[in-house]
Amino acid sequence: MAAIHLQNLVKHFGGFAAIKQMDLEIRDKEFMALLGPSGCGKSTTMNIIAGMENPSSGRVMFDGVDVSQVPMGKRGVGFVFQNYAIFTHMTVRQNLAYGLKVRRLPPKEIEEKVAKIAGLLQLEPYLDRPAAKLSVNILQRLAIGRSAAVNPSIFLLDEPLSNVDAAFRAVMRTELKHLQREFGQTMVYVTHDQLEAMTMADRIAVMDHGLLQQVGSPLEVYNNPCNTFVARFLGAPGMNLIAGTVIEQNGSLAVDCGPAGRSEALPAPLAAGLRKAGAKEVFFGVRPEDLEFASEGGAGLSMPVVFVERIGPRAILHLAAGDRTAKIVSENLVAVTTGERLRLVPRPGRVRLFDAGSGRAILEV
Ligand SMILES: Nc1ncnc2c1ncn2[C@@H]1O[C@H](COP(=O)(O)OP(=O)(O)OP(=O)(O)O)[C@@H](O)[C@H]1O
Repeated sequence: MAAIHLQNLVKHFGGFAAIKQMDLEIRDKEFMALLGPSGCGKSTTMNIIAGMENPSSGRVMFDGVDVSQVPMGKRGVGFVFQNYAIFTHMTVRQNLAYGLKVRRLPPKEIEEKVAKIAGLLQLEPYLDRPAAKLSVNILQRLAIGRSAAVNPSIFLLDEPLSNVDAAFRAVMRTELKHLQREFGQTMVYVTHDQLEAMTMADRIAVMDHGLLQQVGSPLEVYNNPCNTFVARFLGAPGMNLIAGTVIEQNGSLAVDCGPAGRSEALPAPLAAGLRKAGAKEVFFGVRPEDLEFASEGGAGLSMPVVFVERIGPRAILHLAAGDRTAKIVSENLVAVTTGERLRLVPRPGRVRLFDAGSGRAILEV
């Protein structure tokens, strides 16, 4: 068992609050990604879990036991940093065996464990090479292997893939997930890359400015962001948020987005949520892949294309009407040209609304 509970965590550096308040439960054997922009407090949170930093207040619990005062070496956590920390004077095999030797495991067991981890991380061809001669990609794979070899029940990884190249990063995303399943560890993974978080994590904890914004499965946070920060931060491009005013329309509610047009009648549960919240000024939120072309004349947004960004067979259309902007992602937008005005409606069930003042999502009722 290795569940982690951060209780009312606060961390100040002098007068600066790097973590303003944080309460987070990470389940046993869970792959949790801490995701957020640079400076939001991800590494500080990680360092506190590892015991490298002490919280200013609050507690760190492992399986219900308070470890806040337990030194790093005694917490039984594995830690991999952005900059690989390996012994360059040793071979790959010696590096992988190092932690096991320190723990005085029998040589036969060490050999078996090294073989297993080398197999999982595809390090077999390099086993007898000096670490000093390895590429950056393989060095980072070795750093992960060395920490994983001792099979810590809690494995912390702080941006481990940020220095490796894009193709290798894609391979490592699959391998890390596989490694975690194989070893059954609780893994906490710090990243500012939403793709890494979305592809690997069981749940994502999204942070901004020292505060936890939302915790949920990748699809939960992607489909139902709790505020405009999460809506924009997840997705490439992020969710379209078009400023508008709530209006009565034929007994229902709609959103008037000024020069960008006006929405169709909102679905009843969302309209009920709006009435309950009493919000007037909102952001009309829809993911770029959820906007569809509509026939002329009906309700829907109407915006000209200002730029077409092609990425192989895929295209991102940039639209703008006055100060309102939106993007559409599609696989087959070959015929669309700059200047063309498009009429758009969201796919059924894909509209999200946010209060313009607080940025919070309007819940369906
Ligand atoms: N030892 C320290 N002393 C003073 N300020 C610090 C210290 N460590 C971190 N900070 C500040 O706390 C804030 C959070 O830092 P942290 O490294 O946790 O962010 P992060 O989300 O991991 O971002 P990054 O990916 O850039 O490291 C930043 O503003 C950082 O400058």
